[in-house]
Amino acid sequence: MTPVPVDVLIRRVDPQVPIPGYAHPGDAGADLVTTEAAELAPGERAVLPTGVSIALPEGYAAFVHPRSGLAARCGVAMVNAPGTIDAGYRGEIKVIVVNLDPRESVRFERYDRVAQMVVQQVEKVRFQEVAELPGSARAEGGFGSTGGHAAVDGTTGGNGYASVGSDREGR
Ligand SMILES: O=c1ccn([C@H]2C[C@H](O)[C@@H](COP(=O)(O)OP(=O)(O)OP(=O)(O)O)O2)c(=O)[nH]1
Ligand SMILES: [Mg+2]
Repeated sequence: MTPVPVDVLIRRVDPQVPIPGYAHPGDAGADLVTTEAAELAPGERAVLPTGVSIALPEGYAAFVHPRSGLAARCGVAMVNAPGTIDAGYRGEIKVIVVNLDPRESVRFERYDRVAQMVVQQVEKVRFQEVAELPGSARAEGGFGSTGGHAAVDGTTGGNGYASVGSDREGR
């Protein structure tokens, strides 16, 4: 059964900007465009306006995610991915993009799609301070404690692990 969509109030800061839309019925993200053209040199970042502001219902937040196609084709990432849009935020939604390609510039034209916005329900928690936390299987293990992480310069990858830097040449 198709879930009933949640109504979200939207205001166009730019009167011509298209209302964010889902490309397909099952998509999680509604595409956002930039209302300003921009050219990013390798390593350069920019804060791009999307031309829209929204009023989310209490208990919801929107998360601005990168678009995979831009990442794969051009090396464009979002510096703060995912960007968090609070329910109370009424300002224009902006996207902080960075060109991670080491050689090529990337150019955005006005109304190019730059990111996608996923609206989700979020829990509000109360932090209850305790002297000791309950035990768990993971306990304090983190940051690669289960293995299988990438190898870096001067260390050996292998065993199907990813590797970076000079390690890659020898393989
Ligand atoms: O990619 C983003 C991230 C955030 N925002 C807007 C909506 C959000 O509600 C507000 C604040 O974002 P955040 O809490 O991530 O930034 P902060 O640096 O903690 O600022 P603040 O002190 O205003 O909370 O900025 C955007 O337009 N785009
Ligand atoms: Mg904040």
